[in-house]
Amino acid sequence: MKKVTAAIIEKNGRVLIAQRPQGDKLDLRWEFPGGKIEQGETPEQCFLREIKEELNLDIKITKHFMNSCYKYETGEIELICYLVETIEAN
Ligand SMILES: Nc1nc2c([nH]c(=O)n2[C@H]2C[C@H](O)[C@@H](COP(=O)(O)OP(=O)(O)OP(=O)(O)O)O2)c(=O)[nH]1
Repeated sequence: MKKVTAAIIEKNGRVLIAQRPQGDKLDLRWEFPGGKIEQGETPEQCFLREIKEELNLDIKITKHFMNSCYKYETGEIELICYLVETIEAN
């Protein structure tokens, strides 16, 4: 099963979600920012890397929120979700 990390970034009562690019797998679906764990990475390392790559945001993990499994036709994933805070530049 593919393991994927996802960030729940909440600010002023709103949660950030992102849309997958047109032409990619599962295109135009909405998702929590994150991505799949590469070999040799911990979930936390994957998570910080993906958020920096995708959103150029520095974040701090507040806590693990939940894991959720889902079976697509193309395979099964386990989504590992964290609540996070953004680190604002001074
Ligand atoms: N980041 C994120 N991914 C999600 C969510 N829900 C969900 O089913 N996914 C799935 C979509 C993708 O199959 C996978 C994320 O992997 P990815 O975007 O890093 O890579 P991918 O599987 O599209 O691409 P590939 O390199 O395996 O071909 O997790 C979500 O809320 N956030």
